[in-house]
Parts: sequence; C-alpha cells; structure tokens
Amino acid sequence: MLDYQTALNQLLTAVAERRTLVHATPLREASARVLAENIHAQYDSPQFDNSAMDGYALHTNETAVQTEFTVIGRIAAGDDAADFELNMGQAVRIFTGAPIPAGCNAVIAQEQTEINGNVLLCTSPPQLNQHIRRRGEDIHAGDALLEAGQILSPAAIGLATSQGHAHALTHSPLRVTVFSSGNELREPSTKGLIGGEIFDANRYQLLTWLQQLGCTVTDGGILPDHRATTETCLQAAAATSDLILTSGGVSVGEEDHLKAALEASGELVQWKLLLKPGKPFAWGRMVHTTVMMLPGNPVATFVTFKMLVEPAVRVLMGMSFEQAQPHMVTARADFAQTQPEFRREFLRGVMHIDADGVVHVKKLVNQGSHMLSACVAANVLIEIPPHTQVNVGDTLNVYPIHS
Ligand SMILES: Nc1nc2c(c(=O)[nH]1)N[C@H]1C(S)=C(S)[C@@H](COP(=O)(O)OP(=O)(O)OC[C@H]3O[C@@H](n4cnc5c(N)ncnc54)[C@H](O)[C@@H]3O)O[C@H]1N2
Ligand code: MOO
Repeated sequence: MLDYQTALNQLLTAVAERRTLVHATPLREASARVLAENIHAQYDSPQFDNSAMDGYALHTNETAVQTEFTVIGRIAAGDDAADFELNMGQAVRIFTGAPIPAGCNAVIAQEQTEINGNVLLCTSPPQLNQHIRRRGEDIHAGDALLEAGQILSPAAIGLATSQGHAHALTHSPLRVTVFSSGNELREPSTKGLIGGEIFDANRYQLLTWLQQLGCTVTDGGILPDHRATTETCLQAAAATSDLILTSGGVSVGEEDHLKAALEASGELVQWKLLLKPGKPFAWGRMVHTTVMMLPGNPVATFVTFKMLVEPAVRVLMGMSFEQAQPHMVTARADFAQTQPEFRREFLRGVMHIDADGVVHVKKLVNQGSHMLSACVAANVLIEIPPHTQVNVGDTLNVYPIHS
C-alpha cells in the first residue's frame, strides 16, 4: 500500500498530462478558470501622475511653508491636464484620479483648505509630494502580471482588465460526472425509509465541492450493486466527462463492483492507500477519462476528496502542482493521541489563535468514518503521521478545509 504523499504525487503527475483544452476566453466569463499563458503589463500603473484626494493641486515652494495660493482652473478625473502649467503659488481645483498638471509638487485635501474667490488658504502648510500617486509606482509596462497555472480570482481578473486585457488563454472547465453506489442509498426527497435504507450523503457533498471549484458537473445518480449496470453507466459517462467520481463499492465486499467495472472498461492504476479514513481509494482511466473511486463512508469520501481528488481536479483544470497541493499550516496540539496508527490519519479538528497569537488545534470527539457531523464542525484536517503518538504541545500539520 502506498503512503499518502507518494500516492498524491503519482496521481498529480499522471493527471498533469490530461489537463483540459485551452481557449481564448473573454475575461468577463473567466471566473475560476485557470490561466494558460503568462500575462504582462502593457502600461505603467498608475499610467500618469494623479491626485489621491479631492482638493487642490499646488506648486508650493521648496521649503513647503506656503499657505496661500491662486486658483487658476479645474481638472476632473478623465480631463487632460495639458492645458495647465502651475507656477509657484498657483493651484488648480482637482479630484481623485485626475492627472496632476505640470509644475504641481503637492496636493492638499479640500478639508485642509478655505476658499475665498480664487484665493486658496491652506489651514496647514502642504508637504512636498503629498497625495500624488506617481506613474509606475505599482507596475511598470512589461512587468509579469499573472502566470500560467494561476487561478483567475476576482482580483486577478481585475488586474488583467486594469491593463487593457479583455481576453486570456484559459483552460476549459473540467466536466465531471458524480455517481454514488449502493442498493441501500435513497434520494433525500424520499419519504419514509424502510429496512436498511439510508439517504445519500456523498453525491451532493461532491457535486457542491466541484461546483465551488468551477467544474461543469453532471449528477450521475445512484448506481445499484450490479456489475453490468455499473459498467454501462461508467462507459456512458466516460463519453462526455473528463473525470468520473464515484463513492462506495470500492472495498473488498461481494457487493463492491466498482473496481471490477473499471478494470473491465479501462485500467485500474492504483487501489488502497495507507490512509485513515480512505484506505480503499482507487483511481484509473477509461480512454480519455480519469476515474476516481472514493470509499463510501461519508468521512472517507470527504477526506479523500480534500486530500487527493481536489488537488487532482486543480491540476486537470490547469493549475501548477505547487498551487494544486492542499494548503497546510502548523498548529500546537491541545490533545494527546496515545494509540499510534499504522496508516497516516487525517482527524477532524478545530484550529484557533489565542490572545498571544499561538495557533492551537483540538480534535473533535466524533471521529468515526461515518460521522459526517464533525466535517461540518471542523475547520481543519489534522495530519497524524503513521506510528506517531501525539502529546499535548506537539507541532502538527493541519489543512484548512473550508477555505
Ligand atoms: N473486510 C473489510 N471491510 C472493510 C474494509 C476492509 O479493508 N476490509 N475497509 C473498510 C473501509 S476502511 C471503508 S472506508 C469502507 C469502504 O467501503 P466501500 O467504499 O466499498 O463502501 P461501501 O461498502 O459501499 O459503504 C461503506 C459505508 O458507507 C456507506 N455509504 C456508501 N455510500 C454512501 C453514500 N453515498 N451516502 C451515505 N453513506 C454511504 C455505506 O452504507 C456503508 O455504511 O469499507 C470498510 N469495510
Ligand atoms: O477509509 Mo475507512 O473510512 O478508514 O474506515
């Protein structure tokens, strides 16, 4: 059985060859897509020296003690400042974002002034260069702005459009079909469960995570514990999906048909990890489609999604390995765990920062792999390496899960 980190690296390396296709995309429609090209600045930013305040642009003396100026005009945002050149003791009315005129060496906010006709009195002497935003002080034309493999966050889209980029090469959204598997499963709309029936806890969880990641999702429904039907449904989904996710039916029981269906229709690449929960995680391929099979216990589905599937989805969407990896921080254990596990374990925990700025983590009580309530109460997964006893005060790796 592979360790988690080895399995993750192998999975990411394999799916990196199957990133989605690249298209020129209007940035207005590129939300949550991954950039497929480096984008450079076309202009200095700010593009011209401009005012940071509504007030007056001045030409004050070098010792900056002058308080009285003559107002000779007005420049608003969008105006051209070329009509004005300030001599010592002159000012123009100016507004935030308006270009400052030649000769201006300070801007004063209107709250620090009194105006009498065209005579401006400053209630305190303006300092040289104050409130002037200088050309290029943020970005120079030609600077690297955004890198291929980076997600187009709202701020990234704002930055690109602020530089006159209307389109960018991006990866297409990942098409994912999600199945649950098991005769016991019922839709949440079902009225009155009988016998051993239960509501589906995994499919809606997975569909929601994938939607949040910007995937185009298809709900494949519930597969019965029937080998031929499972195969037919997987094959049909493979024709229209870049990725198929299933949960359940991947362990060793007689009614666990998923692995066999994949082997018959494609290739099973990896099965079973030294991971708790999530040991029976499996993945493989059907022609152009990647298939990942998550264990049915709802917390095993949650943990394998966050620690394996989500990073792989990010790579398939075009992200670099570095950006696709689960985000990790360290925290001080506020608990002890005295029974070492042979599998790497990811516990559900709550992280908080105390008054001294120390990051603490405690483990929640309900740690069973069927106890989904703790996945909602938790804000981190706590990593416990194999054969490790945890003492209070130990430094542990934790993975924020709702960010
Ligand atoms: N003899 C062994 N039994 C089991 C082993 C093992 O190594 N040897 N591994 C255990 C581990 S670890 C896990 S995890 C589970 C995973 O099994 P499967 O992936 O085959 O899942 P199922 O057997 O179908 O279901 C397990 C459990 O989860 C419930 N389930 C399944 N799907 C859903 C769903 N969509 N919503 C809510 N609950 C679901 C199912 O009813 C079962 O209770 O196997 C262990 N057994
Ligand atoms: O992966 Mo299982 O949920 O360890 O029991």
